Amino acid sequence: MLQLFFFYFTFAPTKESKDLNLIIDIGNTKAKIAFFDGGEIVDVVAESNQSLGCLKAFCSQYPVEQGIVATVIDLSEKVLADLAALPFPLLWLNHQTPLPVVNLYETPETLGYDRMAAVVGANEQFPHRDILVIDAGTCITYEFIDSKGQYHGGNISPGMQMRFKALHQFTGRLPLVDTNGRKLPMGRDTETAIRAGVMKGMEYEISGYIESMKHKYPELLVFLTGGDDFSFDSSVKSIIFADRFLVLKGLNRILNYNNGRI
Ligand SMILES: Nc1ncnc2c1ncn2[C@@H]1O[C@H](COP(=O)(O)OP(=O)(O)O)[C@@H](O)[C@H]1O
Ligand SMILES: CC(C)(COP(=O)(O)O)[C@@H](O)C(=O)NCCC(=O)O
Ligand SMILES: [K+]
Repeated sequence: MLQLFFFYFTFAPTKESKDLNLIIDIGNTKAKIAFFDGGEIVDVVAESNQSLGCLKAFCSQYPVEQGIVATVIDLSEKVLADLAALPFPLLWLNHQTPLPVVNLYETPETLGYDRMAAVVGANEQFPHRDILVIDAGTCITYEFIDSKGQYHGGNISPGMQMRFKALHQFTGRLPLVDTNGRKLPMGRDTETAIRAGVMKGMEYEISGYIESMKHKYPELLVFLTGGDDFSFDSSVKSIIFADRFLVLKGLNRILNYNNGRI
């Protein structure tokens, strides 16, 4: 079983004198807010993407030098005002932001910034490798970056909660099921049929991408990030790096890459 646990932690900054980077990743389900000291994550929290409620209190705990915001949703006036009031420079990631990788997406202006950040985070860890990055959040996104640091694009499919909700919403008889409960390889009642259908479907989808990309790029590495948990066969599991913080790490790298340009 490969499990990605959703735990968030706190530990003291290593060097008290050094100011930190504030990293904000606003997704369709959750906002993730983190502090980085150099390349190291110091503290991270998941917040409502509608309010970023803890932002001010969280920021008052650390000396912050600069920040970056990447959002895939439109923000409320309140959140925009709270961000504008932060007492340090803030880089808003957009399609014109200089990046440490080459972006071959044909419509960079419509690309989700979380997707680009995940790729930048993976490429930082293995700059000369072909990498498939899978982000299982509200949606599941599949990204490919090659060993020359060129991002080729990728695919978007529905995430786990979206699949459960869709089966309920677009039918007359299917209940809203979630991941908690009896898990069978093949369902024996409506509930187990839906649970296995959604969860096995995602696992087969992810495994299928890995196998077909691995066929084309034999040296392929795979990163898995995002909020959802999965289990895989050991053959697939052995080549997956699970990194809960890949998007945040990528945003931190983009911020450092643009140091002085904000
Ligand atoms: N605090 C949490 N505890 C457990 N699971 C969570 C938590 N927050 C999010 N998740 C799970 O992660 C998914 C969203 O993850 P995330 O990667 O943050 O999405 P997004 O980037 O689209 O906002 C949800 O579908 C949910 O299943
Ligand atoms: C695909 C996404 C909805 C994924 O969002 P998430 O699951 O991380 O909340 C987001 O990256 C997005 O809105 N992208 C815009 C379309 C594109 O990337 O081409
Ligand atoms: K995603």
